[in-house]
Amino acid sequence: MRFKILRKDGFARNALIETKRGVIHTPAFMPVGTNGTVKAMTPEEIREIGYEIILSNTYHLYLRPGHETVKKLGGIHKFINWHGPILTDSGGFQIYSLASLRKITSQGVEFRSHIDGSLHFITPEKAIEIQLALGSDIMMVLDECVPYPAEKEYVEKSLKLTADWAKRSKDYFEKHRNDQAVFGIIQGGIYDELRQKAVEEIVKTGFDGYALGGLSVGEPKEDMYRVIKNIAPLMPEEKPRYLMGVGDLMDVLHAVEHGIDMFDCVIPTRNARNGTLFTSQGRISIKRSEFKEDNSPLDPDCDCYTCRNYTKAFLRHLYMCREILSMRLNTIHNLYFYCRFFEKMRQAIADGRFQDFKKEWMHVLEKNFS
Ligand SMILES: CC(C)(C)OC(=O)NCc1c[nH]c2nc(N)[nH]c(=O)c12
Ligand SMILES: [Zn+2]
Repeated sequence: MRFKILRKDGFARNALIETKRGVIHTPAFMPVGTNGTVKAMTPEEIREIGYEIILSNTYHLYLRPGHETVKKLGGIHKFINWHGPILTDSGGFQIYSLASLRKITSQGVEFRSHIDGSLHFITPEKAIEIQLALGSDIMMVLDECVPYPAEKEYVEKSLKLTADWAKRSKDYFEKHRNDQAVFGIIQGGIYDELRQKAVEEIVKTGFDGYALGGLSVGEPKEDMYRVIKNIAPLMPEEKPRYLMGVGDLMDVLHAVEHGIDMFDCVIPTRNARNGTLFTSQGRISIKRSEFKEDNSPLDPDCDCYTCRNYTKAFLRHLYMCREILSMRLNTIHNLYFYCRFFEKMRQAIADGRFQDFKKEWMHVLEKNFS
């Protein structure tokens, strides 16, 4: 994997991540395709909207259909019919949030599947073995995603484990190295000095990119913003910086301003399915009765398939009927909105006017159209 910085505007930067399956223009957003699908979308639609990389989850694919099965069937790209870059998350977060967690030992994590209750044990090595079998382009080490709130001493102990696991994940990868990339994950809760130590530890092991984990887990916004502001610039400048699980476009603006390159979040897809749509006039809840006879497009400034062909009244009708088409049309629009936002943000950085872009969008994004 190669990472080339094209333009800087303060700490914000445009860059290219070159993988064997294609180039990613950063700052980049990765739609979440947990079970190998970005819910309600075909891979062609995702590509057509303009996305270059999607995220999938090791935890889910390991449990179902199984990483050996995916490998036997030709690997994840063939299996899900997405031939661009795929980043797989290691399961660190999913095990804590989905599985009925049994216990964390220094060896690894024992847990019961949220699907059938079967017992599993994942080690840092196993997490990489699974991702190697899947054939993802960017792999994540196994980390302990520290919940919020967490006492400082708990976080400190957890950091030692996460640093040890990062080393074990990397050592295992070095023994089975191929052209896949592997990213380290920096935890440390809301404690800046612990985060700083984590950066030093993880960078010492050495990775193709570095992620900030354990944020947007319920901590106050100002803590998340402070950690991003203080820690992102300490992460190696010449490698991709990935803020996991984020996010809300106001948070994205703050993170890009401090040098973050990659994002993943379920907001555009999950909110679409719940009828919350992002428009240039602010957020819209399509189920509101005021749209019952509204013959106007969802967003007059949007030229996505949904906005070109349907009215708010019909989108509301589909939502009220819980029609499958409602999920599809809403998802198309929200993903299109996110993709255009990132395109405009990259253009603003290229033109050296990121601060103007941020100011211009901050008041749009905090506005609720209704
Ligand atoms: C609650 C939400 C999902 C919004 O954010 C987070 O949990 N953010 C943290 C996060 C997301 N994905 C991760 N993967 C891994 N390996 N580790 C992590 O800490 C995280
Ligand atoms: Zn649209």
